[in-house]
Parts: sequence; structure tokens; C-alpha cells
Amino acid sequence: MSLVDQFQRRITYLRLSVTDRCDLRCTYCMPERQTFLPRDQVLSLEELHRLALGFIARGVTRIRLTGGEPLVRRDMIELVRALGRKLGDGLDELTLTTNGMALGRFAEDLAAAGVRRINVSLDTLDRDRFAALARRDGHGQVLDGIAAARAAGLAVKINAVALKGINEGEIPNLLEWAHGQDMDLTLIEVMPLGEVEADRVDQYLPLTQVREQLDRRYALTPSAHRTGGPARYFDAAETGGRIGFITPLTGNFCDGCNRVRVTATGQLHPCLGGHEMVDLRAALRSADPDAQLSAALDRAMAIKPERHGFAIRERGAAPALARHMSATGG
Ligand SMILES: Nc1nc2c(ncn2[C@@H]2O[C@H](COP(=O)(O)OP(=O)(O)OP(=O)(O)O)[C@@H](O)[C@H]2O)c(=O)[nH]1
Ligand SMILES: C[S@@+](CC[C@H](N)C(=O)[O-])C[C@H]1O[C@@H](n2cnc3c(N)ncnc32)[C@H](O)[C@@H]1O
Ligand code: SF4
Ligand code: SF4
Repeated sequence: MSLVDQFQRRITYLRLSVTDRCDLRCTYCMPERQTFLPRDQVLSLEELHRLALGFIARGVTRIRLTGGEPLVRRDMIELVRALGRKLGDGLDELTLTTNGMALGRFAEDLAAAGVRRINVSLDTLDRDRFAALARRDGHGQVLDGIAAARAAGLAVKINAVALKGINEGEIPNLLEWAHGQDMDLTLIEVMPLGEVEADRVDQYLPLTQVREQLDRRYALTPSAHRTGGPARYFDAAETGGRIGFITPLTGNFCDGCNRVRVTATGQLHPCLGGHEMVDLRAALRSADPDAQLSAALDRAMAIKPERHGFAIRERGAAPALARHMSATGG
């Protein structure tokens, strides 16, 4: 039986976090001194696999592996291979969102396992700015990773968080660079998830403002392109490419929500922005895992909220949620 929530939204998309750890420390995502989940609480590869199969049995057709940085988990490629075998047999798409650092090592394996497109997060084309933003000097490695992914035949979409006074002036360059290589670019508004050193008010750049800036340079027309994600796409006449806008703050998209998230410890969060939680690890470790898992998914459908309540207005305000995006699965 398919998964339908109390607002009649069909859930067909799982974002599965395989680790909350990361080899970068992006300033909008986590603090430099982040506390990570104890390893013994993280699901094993077999548990992650069984869990994913439980979702597929309930009508989930798309799975995105994420984190933290999914490619820092050592056995991650084994999970990709195992899930890749479900493609065409219940699963329509297997993909991942990555910071790109380890793509040089894994791109070919990902493609061989059946991954067709990936999203790579890259907020700047400037090496020093990257080092300041990600607090690690990884810019060249990410660019090499993107090149390796494309050489392996993977379609790459670039995700960039729009940040006030940081990459704000660079967005047209990012767009020209991505479109020049046939890659879509999606811009994201920063969300108040978890404590970071900076104040969210200083980071937040409304995409309505970016749009005005872009409209002065490009003729953007609405595109019919849909990925099943929250981005709304536009075609840029001048570059022939596509730009997406993910606007949790200035344009809510929760009406069309089709997803849930599971953390590396098996906690299902029906909403990225909500406190609701269902413990799938307990179900997986019960005497009748498949039945308990299915019952847990029904409980999740009953408590999935209508929408998030994000706001970034007051300086010094607490985050909407203490949970970082890297723990929930961004
Ligand atoms: N508020 C909110 N933001 C989301 C949600 N899904 C994705 N995002 C944001 O969009 C960013 C980019 O998501 P991606 O990993 O590229 O996934 P996507 O946009 O669904 O992917 P596509 O399938 O390529 O469209 C995430 O890191 C989040 O910041 C969601 O359900 N709610
Ligand atoms: C949490 S990361 C996980 C996957 C991988 N490490 C990466 O960076 O692509 C997924 C996405 O979330 C975005 N992100 C992280 N924290 C965010 C926040 N507070 N608001 C908006 N987007 C955020 C990142 O830019 C990235 O595109
Ligand atoms: S956004 Fe991704 S790469 Fe950056 S710190 Fe968060 S999890 Fe790591
Ligand atoms: S914020 Fe929650 S309800 Fe809105 S799209 Fe994201 S997961 Fe769905």
C-alpha cells in the first residue's frame, strides 16, 4: 500500500542519510567543532539496505543518498551497488547529493551501479572564498571531482546556497560556468537549522533579490522541467541553460511535498523542518522487522506536518530546529 500523508500527499521519495560526518565544515551548515553521532548508533550497511527495501515495498520509487557527506562512509559504495540492483524493479532513480570531494575516487563506481545524475554542492568558484566558506582548502579537489563525474557519464547539477555578501556577487559567474558545461544550477535559501557560529540574519539572502539581479542580465522564462524536488526552474535565453530556485523562506513549496528523510541512526523525520520523529531502528531490530517497519511508516504518515515554520528575521534568534541539516540529511 502506498504512503499517503494526512494532507493527501503521496510519498514516493526517500532521502537517506548514510552518515552525519563530513570532510568539510561549511559555515552555514555546521560549526567547526561539530559533535557527530557515536558510530555504534549508526545503522549497518545491511540495516540501511533492508530499510530502503521497506520503503520500496511501500511505493517509494526514488532514493537519494545524502548526509553529512555520503562519500565519506567507507562502505557507501556497497549500498549503492545493492540498491542499484533494484533499479527497474521498484526503484526508478538512485542518486546522491555530495560535496564532490571524493568523486574522483567514486564516480565510475557510481555510474556502474546505475546512478545517472548527481547533485554537487559548490557555492563559489573562488578558491580562497571556498576555503573560508568550507573551512577546508578543497576547491581544486571538488572541480576535479565534478570533471570525473562528467567523464564517467553522470549528469551533474550544481547546488549553491545563496549567501549575503559572500557569494552574492558571484552568482552570474556561477551560472555562466555551470551552463557553459551543460550543468543546471540550483540556488538555495539558507535555512535556520542548527546552531552555527554566524547569525542567520547575516547569511540569509532572499532569492527574490537574486532573481531581480539576474533578471537585469538574463531573460529567464519558466521551464516545464520538474525533477520531483522543490526547485522551480527557468530557462536562461542567453546561456541556453536552466536555473532552479529553492525558496523555503520566500516561496513555500510544502504543498507538493513528496518526501521523507531518514538519518544514519534510522530516525525518520517526516519533515526537514519539524520535530516529528519515528524510530525505524527499533523496528529494524525487532522480532518482525518488515512488519514493524511498515507499521512505523504508517505512523510517520499520520504525523507528517503540513509545512515548516522557518523564519529568519530577528538577530540572535534560536534556530527553528536544533538539528543540523547534516544530521537530518540535506
Ligand atoms: N525545506 C526543504 N528544503 C529542501 C527539501 N528538499 C530539498 N531541499 C533543499 O534543497 C537542497 C537541494 O536538494 P537536492 O539534494 O539537490 O535535491 P532536490 O532539489 O530534491 O533534487 P532534484 O531531484 O535534483 O530536484 C537541499 O539540500 C535542501 O536545502 C525539502 O523537502 N524541504
Ligand atoms: C547537508 S548537505 C549533504 C550532502 C553533501 N555533504 C553536500 O554538501 O552536498 C546537502 C545540501 O544542504 C545544503 N545545506 C546545508 N546546510 C544548509 C542550511 N542551513 N540551509 C540551506 N541549505 C543547507 C548544502 O549546501 C548542500 O547543498
Ligand atoms: S553542506 Fe555538505 S559539505 Fe558542507 S559541511 Fe554540510 S554536509 Fe558537509
Ligand atoms: S519543509 Fe517539510 S513539508 Fe516542506 S517540503 Fe520540506 S519536508 Fe516537505
